[in-house]
Amino acid sequence: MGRSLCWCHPRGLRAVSTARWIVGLTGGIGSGKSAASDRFGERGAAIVDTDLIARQLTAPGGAALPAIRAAFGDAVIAADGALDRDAMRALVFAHPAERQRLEAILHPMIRTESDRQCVEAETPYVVLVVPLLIESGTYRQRCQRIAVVDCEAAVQVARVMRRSGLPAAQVEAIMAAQLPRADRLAAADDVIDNSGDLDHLHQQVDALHLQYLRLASA
Ligand SMILES: CC(C)(COP(=O)(O)OP(=O)(O)OC[C@H]1O[C@@H](n2cnc3c(N)ncnc32)[C@H](O)[C@@H]1O)[C@@H](O)C(=O)NCCC(=O)NCCS
Ligand SMILES: Nc1ncnc2c1ncn2[C@@H]1O[C@H](COP(=O)(O)OP(=O)(O)OP(=O)(O)O)[C@@H](O)[C@H]1O
Repeated sequence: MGRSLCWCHPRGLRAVSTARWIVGLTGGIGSGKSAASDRFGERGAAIVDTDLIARQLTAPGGAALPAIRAAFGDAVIAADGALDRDAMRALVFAHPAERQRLEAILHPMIRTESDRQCVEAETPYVVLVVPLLIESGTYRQRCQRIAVVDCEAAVQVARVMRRSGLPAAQVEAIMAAQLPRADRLAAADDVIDNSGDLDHLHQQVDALHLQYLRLASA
């Protein structure tokens, strides 16, 4: 990990990381990425969340909206000017080519913004939350470590249905667009088992946090 001294920072002399130590956190839909990253955040890690960045890019006035409107038309824009997420979800998880079209617009913007946030973070390590981390070579290359949040598919479906009110078939269509569980687990340095309650999840995150502090300072 490269470190350099910045002599001209407005707040004076301070150490700046030029290549921050990054844990890539991934998992299928509803596996518990946000629950796990919230806990890493409470322990003091900086969280860079690509789902959140994607939402900001497609909120009213978001930087991705002109390109999305040009590519997909007004039918995917809601009355408040934001992306109509229900319409887009129904479209892209039924039609892989449409999903690729959306990803071609959003992914480069998400990558640029997540890079910026990783560089700006001032914590010993960063948790970079990316649902499609294993699928994407560029995100994998950025990460010193890969942590996978994992639970049975049936638990994922039940939790997303409870949280978002989506029908099981739509959750399953989203899961079909993601890597199979076994492939994700095979790529993991660390597996966070989220089949139990939140206490069980938090205990595992707390142990990993101590491990990542040690690794990042080594
Ligand atoms: C299709 C959209 C509008 C649906 O919005 P919705 O509010 O229902 O979902 P949200 O953005 O909260 O994502 C929830 C989960 O869906 C899954 N998911 C989202 N995008 C994708 C995708 N392109 N491929 C596979 N799974 C995806 C992930 O598990 C993610 O955590 C939205 O997911 C989207 O803009 N996707 C494209 C951007 C993208 O690829 N994001 C992933 C982060 S890089
Ligand atoms: N251990 C748990 N016990 C009970 N509910 C949980 C547990 N972990 C997460 N949940 C709930 O399950 C839902 C999905 O969890 P979360 O949002 O953390 O997953 P995610 O992987 O970030 O989801 P997405 O892929 O949709 O972004 C949420 O409503 C969350 O509160």
